[in-house]
Amino acid sequence: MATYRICFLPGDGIGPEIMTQARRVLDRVGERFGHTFTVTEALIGGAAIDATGGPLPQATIDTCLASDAVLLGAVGGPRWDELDPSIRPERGLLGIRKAMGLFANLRPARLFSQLRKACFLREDIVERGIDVMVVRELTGGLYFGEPRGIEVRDGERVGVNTMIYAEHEIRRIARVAFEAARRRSGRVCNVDKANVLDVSRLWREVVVATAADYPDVQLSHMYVDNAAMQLVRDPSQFDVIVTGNLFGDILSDEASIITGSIGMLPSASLGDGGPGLYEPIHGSAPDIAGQDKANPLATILSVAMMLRHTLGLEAEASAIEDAVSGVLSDGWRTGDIMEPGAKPVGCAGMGAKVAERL
Ligand SMILES: NC(=O)c1ccc[n+]([C@@H]2O[C@H](COP(=O)([O-])OP(=O)(O)OC[C@H]3O[C@@H](n4cnc5c(N)ncnc54)[C@H](O)[C@@H]3O)[C@@H](O)[C@H]2O)c1
Ligand SMILES: CC(C)[C@H](C(=O)O)[C@@H](O)C(=O)O
Ligand SMILES: [Mg+2]
Repeated sequence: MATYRICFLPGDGIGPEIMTQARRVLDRVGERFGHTFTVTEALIGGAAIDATGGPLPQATIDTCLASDAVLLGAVGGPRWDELDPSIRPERGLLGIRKAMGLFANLRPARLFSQLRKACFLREDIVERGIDVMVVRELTGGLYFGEPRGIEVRDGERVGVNTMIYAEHEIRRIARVAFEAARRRSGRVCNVDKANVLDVSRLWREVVVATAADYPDVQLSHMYVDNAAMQLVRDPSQFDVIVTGNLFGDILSDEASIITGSIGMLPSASLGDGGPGLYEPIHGSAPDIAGQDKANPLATILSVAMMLRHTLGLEAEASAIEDAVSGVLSDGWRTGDIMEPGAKPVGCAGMGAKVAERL
């Protein structure tokens, strides 16, 4: 019997809808296991811009840092697309990751066996199983490197971003990947572009040096273009993928679709202790926002990751995952994972089914 402080950041688009369902599931877990989850909501993204003029109010950072864990819906949308990038909703998300020191982003892409038909890959490939953990560096690389901006050179405008990684940033994300591999099947594939980029050459060198501390883990390397292709050719060859910020962003969206839908993929963003931030990997899905069509399972599975990784509540996390699995076995499907003969359900209905199962 314990009390946990959770900060909810609903954000924009489908964010508030999926977070309502996450809340329902969290409350049900509390009832069943005798915990109290004290939820405080804070503003981020477009919702924060509308209310305060900026995407990440100081009050939000303070609330997150004072919580045991943070759950985020999604940020962004066409309403704010014309804004300068430095004050867009997405900057709020990057800002909170940086402010909380969340350098490690774990994105597990696992195909629920009930969703085999929702996976577009050949049956014999699906049979081999899909269970990949993308470990994405989250507070460095091209997203944060300086200099950046649009400037005038030789009489015309040039856009500039800088991909930069320091050795300590590479070492610490490599360690997270090797540790994750130890808890899984013991293989890490490092994904970079060392044939072209100097930053990747250093990245690979540091990953190899760090591997010396993990002789029990098998390390391989792949260029990112090949990795993008291999991920859909035969995902069973991968266990843990470790990669930089931009490559990880792209590869995890790709990994999500081989598990049926981007609406299924949760994530954990972790630092050196302190509260973790948990979120679905998808965005605010403006095309379906406010229509009760969004799949809330990625967010609900993010709640499970939050309970497991930050709060140490393993039985509670497994109970959520089992409930999701049970609802899928019962045939309930949101539109993104629909298949012939399945029972259609909306965002709220899916949340209710999972809570009932719990
Ligand atoms: N973590 C985040 O907050 C995050 C992540 C990605 C994109 N974004 C932002 O979201 C906005 C929209 O971006 P986008 O369209 O490129 O990506 P998106 O992930 O929002 O949507 C891509 C496609 O996937 C579908 N989709 C996404 N989540 C779904 C769910 N839970 N259930 C069913 N279908 C789902 C959408 O309907 C859309 O067709 C942009 O402003 C972008 O910057 C935010
Ligand atoms: C919205 C954007 C800043 C974000 C990212 O690129 O990290 C998103 O795509 C994600 O995957 O969480
Ligand atoms: Mg992304």
